[in-house]
Amino acid sequence: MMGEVSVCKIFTFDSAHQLVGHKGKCSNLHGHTYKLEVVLKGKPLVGEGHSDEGFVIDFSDIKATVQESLLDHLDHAFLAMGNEPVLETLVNTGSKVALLSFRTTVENMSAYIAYRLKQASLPLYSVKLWETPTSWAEVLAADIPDEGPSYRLYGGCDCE
Ligand SMILES: Nc1nc2c(c(=O)[nH]1)N=C([C@H](O)[C@H](O)COP(=O)(O)OP(=O)(O)OP(=O)(O)O)CN2
Ligand SMILES: [Zn+2]
Repeated sequence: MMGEVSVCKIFTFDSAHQLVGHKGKCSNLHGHTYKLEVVLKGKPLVGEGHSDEGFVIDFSDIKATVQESLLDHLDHAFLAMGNEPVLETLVNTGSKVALLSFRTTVENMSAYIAYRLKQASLPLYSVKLWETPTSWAEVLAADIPDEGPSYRLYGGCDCE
């Protein structure tokens, strides 16, 4: 739209996961330092003397919202679909688990993140999630259905 500007804030978080049934090495329990690019879009505020004049949104407000609505839950957690053999042990020994109930591919993770950030009322344009330095997935906010992402859910999410 005329006059709109995109702004981006970048985050990293560390998580473990296991793609049960994968034909290759990702069937093993392993971890990633994920890089998350959150792109917001809007018209910069016009308001003389306002703290946010010229901002689409203050970067520090983006940081606080993404931290609270997402990263506190995912960082240093085991990202679980629910079918991982190690899950019961992790839960019983008090390890941090984010029970997501979908297969934790980077495609599904990026759709989940976009949905959560839309729910947090950010003027989201897109998210790009880097799983490794050479592999990423991107989801546009406009492509997330109102009722949530189209991945298959295997149970309830512990994040609602
Ligand atoms: N389309 C997808 N393919 C793969 C996913 C995924 O989420 N979506 N995930 C994995 C593994 O979890 C893991 O990310 C390994 O990815 P890969 O790029 O193969 O990792 P490498 O370290 O081998 O990367 P190189 O840079 O090629 O060394 C697998 N596939
Ligand atoms: Zn992986």
